[in-house]
Amino acid sequence: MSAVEVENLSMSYRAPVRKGGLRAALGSLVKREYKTVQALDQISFTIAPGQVSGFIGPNGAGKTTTMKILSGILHPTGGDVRVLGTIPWQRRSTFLKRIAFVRGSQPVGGSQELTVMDSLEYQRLLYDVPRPTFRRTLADLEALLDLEPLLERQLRALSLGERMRVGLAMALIYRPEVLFLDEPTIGLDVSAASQIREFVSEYVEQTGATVLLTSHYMADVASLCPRLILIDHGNVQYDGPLAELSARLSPYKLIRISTQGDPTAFGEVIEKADGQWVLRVPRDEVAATTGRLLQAMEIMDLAVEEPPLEKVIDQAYREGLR
Ligand SMILES: Nc1ncnc2c1ncn2[C@@H]1O[C@H](COP(=O)(O)OP(=O)(O)OP(=O)(O)O)[C@@H](O)[C@H]1O
Repeated sequence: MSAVEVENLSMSYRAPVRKGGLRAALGSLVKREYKTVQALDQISFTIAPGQVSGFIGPNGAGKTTTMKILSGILHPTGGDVRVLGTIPWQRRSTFLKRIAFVRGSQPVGGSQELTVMDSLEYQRLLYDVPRPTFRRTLADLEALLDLEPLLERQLRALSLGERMRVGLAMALIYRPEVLFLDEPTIGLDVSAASQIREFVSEYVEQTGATVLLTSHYMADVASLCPRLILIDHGNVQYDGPLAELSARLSPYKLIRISTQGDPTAFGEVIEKADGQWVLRVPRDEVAATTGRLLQAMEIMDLAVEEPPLEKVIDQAYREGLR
């Protein structure tokens, strides 16, 4: 059985429309106008247990809406969804104890006056975690998230990166089997973001959890997600391995070489500095070009690379998928 099954999922919001100006504002008190926003239009995908999938798309594509439905916060307007075999929006407590939804934009809710330790205790009570399990999990999380210095601090006094670490600890203290992570590294500096990525990957390795992760940072997606689901305008545009998406969108690879010679005849030069060159070469000519380069000149170092993921994804968002 899949951990997550989504079939023809649709969601439309009814949003109030108000024109500018005082007259329109007064008018809207008497008669409100609404428009329908189709956030999701019959999307389908499944995720196998233990799989980590990246859920990406431009702003407004429908990612958060999907995650809210999968975690039982929203009731969709159409389609079927099962998470761990259960309909999420029935919000059965047995289901809610097996999943977690963490949003980078608001990682920790609840009273901001509480200390981190009190908040974790509160989660323990709420999710009915036996004390010995709680202690064990907390010890693991302390080590993985460097939590110890934060335990006696009040939530309101935490920095953004600390809030995210605590938010993850609060979500994972009951050892959920499915994690919905909505932009877990938003606003974090490079090293805090990489700490969160390492943590997610360790948690998955230790527990075999299933993860659906949205992020606008390609470093998150590239390091954590072997599979990508790309949505746009409420539709799934691509579902498959990351490397295949790169291959589909970019017919080129990059050959990075270090040489005192002049390799301009072997490909399009896109970078050149102090004997370091980057050549753009059609994918199907990479092997032959590399061979010819090695024969023709003295090469100190050579690496074949995919084009930067940011560029590939930017192209997918702008031009769509062919
Ligand atoms: N409560 C709401 N009422 C009306 N429209 C909404 C509501 N929530 C979301 N929408 C609309 O639904 C669409 C999908 O929004 P959603 O937040 O799911 O996108 P997203 O992919 O998560 O975007 P982002 O990357 O900017 O977070 C957008 O057009 C958005 O304006």
